[in-house]
Amino acid sequence: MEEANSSEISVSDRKEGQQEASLPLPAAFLEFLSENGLDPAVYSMAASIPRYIRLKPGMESHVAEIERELKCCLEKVSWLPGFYAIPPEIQIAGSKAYQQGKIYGIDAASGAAILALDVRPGDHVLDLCAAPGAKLCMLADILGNTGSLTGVDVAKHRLAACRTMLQKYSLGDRTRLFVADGTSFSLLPVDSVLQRIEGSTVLEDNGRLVGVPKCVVLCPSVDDEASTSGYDKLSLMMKCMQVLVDAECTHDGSIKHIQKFEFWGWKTLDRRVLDAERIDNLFDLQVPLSFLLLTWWVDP
Ligand SMILES: C[S@@+](CC[C@H](N)C(=O)[O-])C[C@H]1O[C@@H](n2cnc3c(N)ncnc32)[C@H](O)[C@@H]1O
Repeated sequence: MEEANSSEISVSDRKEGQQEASLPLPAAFLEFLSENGLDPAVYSMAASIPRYIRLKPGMESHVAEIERELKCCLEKVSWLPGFYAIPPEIQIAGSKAYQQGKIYGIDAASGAAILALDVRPGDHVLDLCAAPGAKLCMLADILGNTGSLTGVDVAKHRLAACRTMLQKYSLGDRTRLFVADGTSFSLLPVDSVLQRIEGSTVLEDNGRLVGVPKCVVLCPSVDDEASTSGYDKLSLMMKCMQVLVDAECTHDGSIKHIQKFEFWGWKTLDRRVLDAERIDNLFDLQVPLSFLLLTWWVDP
């Protein structure tokens, strides 16, 4: 039988496919998939999509022990250091390996984003939209005791979860967290602040500031300084300044996210994913953040 071109499948055909897939996708969503040439059958592939964990650096010798505890094989992801695929049904939250901070759950796609940033020890990294913090933890691990890491999120309660996560993985001391709007965040990296302070200021090995008044560390950058010592200037990219922006996305193309509506209730999908006002709001959120980045890249 000839394979049907997915963009030619009608909504009613898709409803048949959907019955096969046993997922009651709402009509509006099926229509959206149809308009974009997407096959609804992908949403019934939960059983074949692995989940991923990242091993905290230094825990490599514990792989066999973690496999015994989780009762599954950890399949190394060859292109993503420290990442392992596990079967999707495996729950890690109750395991000692998770509770003791040896592993954490993080999508391979998130790991790929960090890999693409090409962060090196000594870099000054700004993570805008940082909570709940999986990428922030990975960044902190890569930086170790070098450079600096600053996490920013507009949601206080989410940033609190971020703090807890950093502490769990013993990374809390080395990361500054700010509840702030990323579109107007302008604080300098810690090193830049220190360069401005004469006298006996000391930066401890673990990156904590000693002898520096809070008002100095938290002071906003002024124009002159920002052009020579921010995270954000093109010239300083060569001096290893990195910025990650991870604003909320629409989720309309995410298989795993859409599958969660099996539990949340398919009726809420309209409101949570397809609602036009929500999409507009996301657009309004993403544009200023992207614009801010663009300004940073092009400003000499
Ligand atoms: C997709 S989540 C980020 C996931 C995170 N990077 C991680 O790896 O765990 C998006 C985050 O953006 C935050 N956010 C939304 N608008 C923001 C803004 N204007 N400034 C800073 N953070 C914002 C939200 O509170 C939310 O925590």
